This record gives sequence, C-alpha cells and structure tokens, in this order.
Amino acid sequence: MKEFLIAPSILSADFARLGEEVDNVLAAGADIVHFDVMDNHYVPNLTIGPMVCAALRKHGVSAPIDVHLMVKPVDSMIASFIDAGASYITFHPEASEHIDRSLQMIRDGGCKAGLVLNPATRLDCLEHVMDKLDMVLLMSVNPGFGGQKFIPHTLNKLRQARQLIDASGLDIRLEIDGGVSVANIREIAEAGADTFVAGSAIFGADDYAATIAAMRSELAAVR
Ligand SMILES: O=C(CO)[C@@H](O)[C@H](O)COP(=O)(O)O
Ligand SMILES: [Fe+2]
Repeated sequence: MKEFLIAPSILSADFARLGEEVDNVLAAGADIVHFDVMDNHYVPNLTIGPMVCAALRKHGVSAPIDVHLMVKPVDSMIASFIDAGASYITFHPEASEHIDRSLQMIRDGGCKAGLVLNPATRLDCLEHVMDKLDMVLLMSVNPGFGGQKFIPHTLNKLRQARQLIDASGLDIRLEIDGGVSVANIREIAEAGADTFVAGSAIFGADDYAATIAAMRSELAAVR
C-alpha cells in the first residue's frame, strides 16, 4: 500500500484569500492541493481555470497540484494546465472523445495522468488504459459541488478498484473525492483508497492543522 496523502479541495477555501488559504493548509500538514475545475457545462457550476493555477505557482506554492477537470471537452484544458504548472491532471472519461490520447497528452506534458469515475460510472472503462494511468479517482458524490454526503456504495467500488490496481502491478494511486471527513476516512482507507480529497471537512474547520492531524491519526489505525 502506498503512503496516505491528504489533498484539501480548494473549492471550499476562501477564494478572496486563495494564496494565503493554500499556504495555511500546506503549513497545517496537507500533502497536495486538490484543484477543482468546473465549466458550467459538464457540471452545473463554474470555478477556476489555468490562470489561477499559474498564479498559485507564482505565489510560491511548490506542493503538487492535483487538477480535477470537470470540463467537456478536455483536451484544450489539459494543454493549458500543463503550461500552468499542474502536477496531476485527471478528467472524466465522458468528457473526452479519445481517452487514450488525452491520457497520453498529459504524460507527454510531464504530468501524472488520471481518470475520474462518477458514482454511476463503471470501472470497466479503466481496462484498456491501465498502463497510461498514474491515478484513479473515484467520486463519492456527484461532481459539481462541495459539502455533499458520501455515497456509501462507493466503498464497494473502492474495494474493486483496489483489486484491479493491485492485480495490474502498476504504480497507480487510488483517490477518493466527496464527503470525506474525520468520521469516515478510516473506513475509506480500509476499502483501499490511498489519497483523500477533503474540502468542507478541512476548510470548514476552525483549525486546519487539528483536522488534518485527526485524519492522520485515523489513518494510522487502518488495518
Ligand atoms: O470534485 C469535487 C466536487 O465536484 C470535490 O473535490 C469537492 O470539492 C469535495 O468537497 P467535499 O465533499 O470534501 O466538501
Ligand atoms: Fe474534486
């Protein structure tokens, strides 16, 4: 099993003070920055784009930036986020006409590539592209908004995805996104996740460091 990584979603940060919020959450012990990109087309919400990613790099953020693209089509945004300093770029298979080509584009740009599966999207779509993946991201809510409730059947899907990844022998992270909190992170890790996106649970707390420390202590108890 890989090292556990905690990835605060800046969707729940105070956008008016974004640089400071990212500095604070990294100082509080976060490992990577989860960056949600929404286009009001693939999902019914509109957020931030490559200029904001580049601005965070210019501000001095050196931690990995995990760009979750909820845009359709994706290829032009992949190119822009490679230039903007993304570390991971993940997209939804429904948003690309040529999944294999989009994944290759991300790797050719020097970033780590991943696919994001919605709660109702089958794991089958991973089958023919496993060797092009650095990350599989399972959504445990329908994409578009922070602060939603974790969908419990995602735990079974996580177990199945963990088996697929382990059987492949490839170096692929298994990330979970949506409704993750101190209360459920241990159960989610026991189902197979190694990378945990948490937006409202971290940015909605008064003390980011205490919340991240509480998550780590739950993860330390994983069987
Ligand atoms: O991609 C998304 C939502 O579409 C997420 O990254 C959310 O931002 C997670 O927020 P919480 O459920 O942790 O509040
Ligand atoms: Fe996300």
